[in-house]
Amino acid sequence: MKQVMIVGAGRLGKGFFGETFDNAGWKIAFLDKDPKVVEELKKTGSYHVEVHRVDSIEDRTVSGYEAYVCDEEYSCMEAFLNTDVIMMPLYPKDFKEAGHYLSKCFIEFYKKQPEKKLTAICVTNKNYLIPGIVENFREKLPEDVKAWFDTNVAIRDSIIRRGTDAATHYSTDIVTMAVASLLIQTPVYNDFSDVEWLELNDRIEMLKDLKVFAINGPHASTAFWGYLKGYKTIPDSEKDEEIAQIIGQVHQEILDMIGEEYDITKEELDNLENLPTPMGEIPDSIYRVAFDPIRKLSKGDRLTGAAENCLKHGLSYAAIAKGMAAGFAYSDPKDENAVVLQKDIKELGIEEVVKKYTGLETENPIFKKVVEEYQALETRGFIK
Ligand SMILES: NC(=O)C1=CN([C@@H]2O[C@H](COP(=O)(O)OP(=O)(O)OC[C@H]3O[C@@H](n4cnc5c(N)ncnc54)[C@H](O)[C@@H]3O)[C@@H](O)[C@H]2O)C=CC1
Ligand SMILES: O=P(O)(O)OC[C@H]1O[C@](O)(CO)[C@@H](O)[C@@H]1O
Repeated sequence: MKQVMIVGAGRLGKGFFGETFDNAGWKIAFLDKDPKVVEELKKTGSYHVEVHRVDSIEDRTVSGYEAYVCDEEYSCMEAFLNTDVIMMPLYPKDFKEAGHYLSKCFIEFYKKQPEKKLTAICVTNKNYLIPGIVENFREKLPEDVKAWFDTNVAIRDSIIRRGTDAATHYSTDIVTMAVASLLIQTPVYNDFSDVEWLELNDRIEMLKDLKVFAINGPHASTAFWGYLKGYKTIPDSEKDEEIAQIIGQVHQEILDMIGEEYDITKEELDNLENLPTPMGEIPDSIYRVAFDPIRKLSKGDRLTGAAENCLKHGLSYAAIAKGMAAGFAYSDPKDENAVVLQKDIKELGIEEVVKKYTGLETENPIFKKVVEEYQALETRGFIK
């Protein structure tokens, strides 16, 4: 039986990868740094995923897995030594710690089975992270293991095109949409062609920019605007006429920019970002989609990056700037970085904060437009 280790047993770890590998008959081992996640997984030895496909909604119960916490005793070691593939659905900031923790596992793996190869797939919405992640994984390894690691372990990026939500990362009741594959950077060292929704692709870097701009740019804007208007879910936000209009424009501005900036046909772009509609309504939370506005508003990311490319080609970024302004107004007290952002705005003022987090200079017309749109939100009483 083939085995996968899922590092990061949160929403995607359980709701996408646990469910999908289980469906394909693989043995699953979860590894998470939060003891609560492992405790919940072990409580009943099973969890529930509502899978929204194009023509069905399936209720899946996943069981028979192992679950380990990142403890000092390395209780996960045996499972690691038996693994063929490692899936890593983690936030970008968490790869360093995960890489350092797993160093001991790689050392042991090298000692016990130096001939075996491994593939580790990183799942984030941030492009160009792989060289840094590889370094995070290598830096604690002794020289001989480093040499082995370089030829035997493939650390690969991926493009994720599915929403998977739950009340918390430790929840064992998850809702996911299953309408498009995870695109995985080639080459890989292990065979997982029997697993549904995993697909190899040799243009990941370029396509990831496009996917993050075209899908996540409008999505983040929907979440930020939805929050300001008091909604809790993405579907409710999408039903608001004003929001729907702004988001339609954000999407169009991004598509126009992609047409100018990237070498991709309309058909290829359509296949990448125009996803089939899943059956039923998925109550994706604004909290998850807006999560960490500082990362989402950063230079090169889904909104600032898209606007800068629009400016470069003399295209409109007016709606994207509205999305960004709503991001700066996003103030959910449950979101740690939204709190940091709001504290900064109070202390430094909106101009300094836009400059600080987007990296845009004050004379940049995008900067000016975002500040103007933020002030318009203030005038409308949206700033809490
Ligand atoms: N949930 C979704 O629909 C989507 C998520 N993503 C991306 O996937 C990644 C994961 O997202 P979610 O599953 O939603 O997050 P989540 O917060 O639900 O789960 C992340 C899990 O990783 C664990 N973790 C953090 N650091 C760790 C470490 N050093 N070692 C082991 N476990 C660690 C956390 O305890 C948590 O259980 C993020 O980069 C996110 O941007 C991308 C697209 C869709
Ligand atoms: O996971 P992040 O980068 O915080 O952003 C969430 C985004 O990722 C997705 O879950 C998948 O692309 C979208 O549903 C959402 O816009």
